[in-house]
Amino acid sequence: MTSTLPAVSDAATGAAPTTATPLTDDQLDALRGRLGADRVRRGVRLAQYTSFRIGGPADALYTARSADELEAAIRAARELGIPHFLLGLGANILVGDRGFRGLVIRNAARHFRIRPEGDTGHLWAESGAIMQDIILEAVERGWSGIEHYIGIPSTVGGAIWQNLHFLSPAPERERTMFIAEAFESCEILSEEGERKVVDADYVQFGYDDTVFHHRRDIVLSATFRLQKGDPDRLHRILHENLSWRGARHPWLQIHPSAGSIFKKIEGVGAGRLVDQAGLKGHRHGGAQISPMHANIVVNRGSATAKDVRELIALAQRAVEEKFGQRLEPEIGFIGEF
Ligand SMILES: NC(=O)C1=CN([C@@H]2O[C@H](COP(=O)(O)OP(=O)(O)OC[C@H]3O[C@@H](n4cnc5c(N)ncnc54)[C@H](OP(=O)(O)O)[C@@H]3O)[C@@H](O)[C@H]2O)C=CC1
Ligand SMILES: C=C(O[C@H]1[C@H](O)[C@@H](CO)O[C@H](OP(=O)(O)OP(=O)(O)OC[C@H]2O[C@@H](n3ccc(=O)[nH]c3=O)[C@H](O)[C@@H]2O)[C@@H]1NC(C)=O)C(=O)O
Repeated sequence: MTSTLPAVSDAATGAAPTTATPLTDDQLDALRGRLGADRVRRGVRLAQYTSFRIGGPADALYTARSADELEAAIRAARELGIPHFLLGLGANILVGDRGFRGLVIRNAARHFRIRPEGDTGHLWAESGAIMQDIILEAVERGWSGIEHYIGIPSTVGGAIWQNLHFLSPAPERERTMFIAEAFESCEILSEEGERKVVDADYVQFGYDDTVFHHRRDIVLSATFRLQKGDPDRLHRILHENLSWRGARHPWLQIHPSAGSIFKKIEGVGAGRLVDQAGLKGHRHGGAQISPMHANIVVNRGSATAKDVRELIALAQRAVEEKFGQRLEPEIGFIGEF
């Protein structure tokens, strides 16, 4: 199926207005003075850094390779008054075709280590560490607590920001497990510019929600509390969870996406509503409602951000007309569309 549609308004999907001011040469020079002349790159296409493989150029891009570099970059942008965006694995965002006006800070601060203390393992990781990397290392060393989240693309920072979750182990799968359950503390750069360690009370973990949705704090690193686990059981959970996802969700390597496109509707299922509206497999330009899961929009190779936004609006309209339910996008809309 294909469709042709007029452009949607920003109000339809919650995307930011498209009137930002480009970075000036003086601002670029100032950033280079603070972060290194060869470290701040101009006009880098963001598609390569998102799981959707969509997105225009950033005026400037800086890759932070440690928590200290991340702190320095955020401080520089704040002090110079330059609009900035912190990019994790780009797994939960749609970047506009015209890219981002300002500085994109790509979080590649990936150091981590595990400190054993009796039957407890304290896993400390910088916020750009990739969840899959720390999960595999923990399992390899017989530590349990984060194995449930295998297969979900995310940095540690993104995982805390959203309170990463997945179903409890098979066969019961009786409840949703949250990264909050393994969380010990995290170090942040606060909105006010203070670097400090905070606990779970500060983070206020909810469903798809933490304090970081409401305050401009940045997670620099996090510590998770792990327990000794039976290696065979840990490996079984990895295999079962990867199989569960593989059977239900399109594979990112083949069909790039940003995971669920609409927020959960408790007891109903956003995916079910889009499915029952008859849109499974529906194509709009290079974007498609996945034939495997109707709450996932996939890039069939040539999708633009415009295609995706129009498809989102089409699904919202169809579900509203048929079921009277308003679907809210789960993903963030970044930059100019
Ligand atoms: N359950 C699933 O199957 C899937 C889940 N996901 C979710 O998507 C997210 C992907 O993470 P990732 O690719 O790393 O993030 P992204 O690069 O997609 O960034 C998403 C948001 O995370 C926030 N963020 C990222 N890093 C930090 C940090 N260090 N400190 C504070 N906020 C941060 C930013 O919020 P802000 O702009 O407010 O600063 C940003 O807008 C995870 O939360 C994951 O749970 C994604 C795909 C599938
Ligand atoms: C993929 C993501 O998270 C996933 C997470 O991996 C899994 C496992 O915990 O549970 C949620 O999926 P989900 O498939 O249960 O969510 P929905 O899209 O709301 O679907 C609910 C239900 O609708 C039904 N459904 C789904 C798709 C479809 O095409 N047809 C259909 O009938 C299924 O029975 C499904 O179980 C998360 N999605 C949301 C929106 O909460 C993500 O956040 O990007």
